[in-house]
Amino acid sequence: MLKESWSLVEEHQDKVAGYFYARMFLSHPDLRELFPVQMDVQRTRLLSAIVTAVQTLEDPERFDDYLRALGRDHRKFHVAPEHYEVVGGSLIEAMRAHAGEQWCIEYDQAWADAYAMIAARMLAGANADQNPPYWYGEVVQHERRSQDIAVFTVLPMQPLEYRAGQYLSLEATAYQPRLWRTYSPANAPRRDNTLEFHVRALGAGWVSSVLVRRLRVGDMIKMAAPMGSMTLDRRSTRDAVFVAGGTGLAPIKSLLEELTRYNRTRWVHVFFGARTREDLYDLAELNRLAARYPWLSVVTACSDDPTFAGERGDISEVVARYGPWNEHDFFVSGSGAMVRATLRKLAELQVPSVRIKYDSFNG
Ligand SMILES: NC(=O)C1=CN([C@@H]2O[C@H](COP(=O)(O)OP(=O)(O)OC[C@H]3O[C@@H](n4cnc5c(N)ncnc54)[C@H](O)[C@@H]3O)[C@@H](O)[C@H]2O)C=CC1
Repeated sequence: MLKESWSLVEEHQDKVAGYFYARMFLSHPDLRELFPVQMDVQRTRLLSAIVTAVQTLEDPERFDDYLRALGRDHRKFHVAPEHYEVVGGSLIEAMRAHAGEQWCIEYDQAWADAYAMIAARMLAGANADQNPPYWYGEVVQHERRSQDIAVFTVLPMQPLEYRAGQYLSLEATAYQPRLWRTYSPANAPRRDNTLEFHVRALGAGWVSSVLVRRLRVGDMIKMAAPMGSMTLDRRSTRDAVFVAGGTGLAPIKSLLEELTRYNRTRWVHVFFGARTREDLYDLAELNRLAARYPWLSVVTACSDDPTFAGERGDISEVVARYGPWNEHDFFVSGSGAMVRATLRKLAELQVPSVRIKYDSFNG
């Protein structure tokens, strides 16, 4: 029913989104302050996130951990319990207003029930959270590694606990308040609590562009609750393969750093792909690790650099040239397209999906 009813309005998504926000801000003007000044990118984001969640999380039980973490993460928006209801109500009204005569009362009920289940789990996660809604951190180092890529280090004002391989969202508070984007720390938790981030600027006006081009040492940023399940299972004795595309290397570096602290027995292969040589922004560091740890090997590839001396082609293809891989644990990180291509390739190679971990952001 959820899918059937959504198909009635899908074509007019933009209008539904417009109506949804107008409805929400009219009935609760105070909610406007929780959203970014510029609503253009935001406009379809919240709506499509909720719709995807409601439609794909058919079994919210199964997504309990994820939804709880999402609820914790939403504390950064200053979302209060009563806001959940307003959002759910506005969403259903917006759909009903654009669906035409085929909309029926059963659809209302199906959306209300599914949304209520998700909201309840998010709220439970938020309520159980003892941490602050977000952490302030000071930028203590900022280095441009290429035209578009920066590596910077942040010192949180209070300790921020996370696991290697997880991600969290950042707000460049002084430049773009209330705009949050997710990045993975590129280091395992450290004693001095600092976190390193790898960011590629996508285009003017984007958070990534501010983080690369404007952020300076001494700036304060905000960070929210860590999320994601691409973490190491210390009990696994299998050799591991890490596949990274571009700055998707960040969580892979973090996992590698964790392994350097205890691994003696597992062979670890890193496949690091980028478009051009210049985009292999962290190669020196990877090579340093490979020289120091005999269990580690690194293969690099460029997809758009015909004179590159290493492997050439998409990183998903390059992985397949090596192997066999059917006894390995896999960790895949990069753009949505790169992750999807790699998962397809691994399925062809008959790597069981339970041995593959990934968290893909759209990018
Ligand atoms: N910065 C971070 O903390 C993290 C970033 N990510 C994601 O990683 C991505 C990194 O982007 P960029 O640095 O711009 O890397 P990029 O898009 O330039 O990626 C280059 C690599 O990905 C491969 N690739 C790209 N499209 C592909 C496709 N359709 N099929 C197969 N392989 C493909 C290329 O062959 C190359 O090896 C972003 O989408 C980002 O959201 C993921 C996790 C953490």
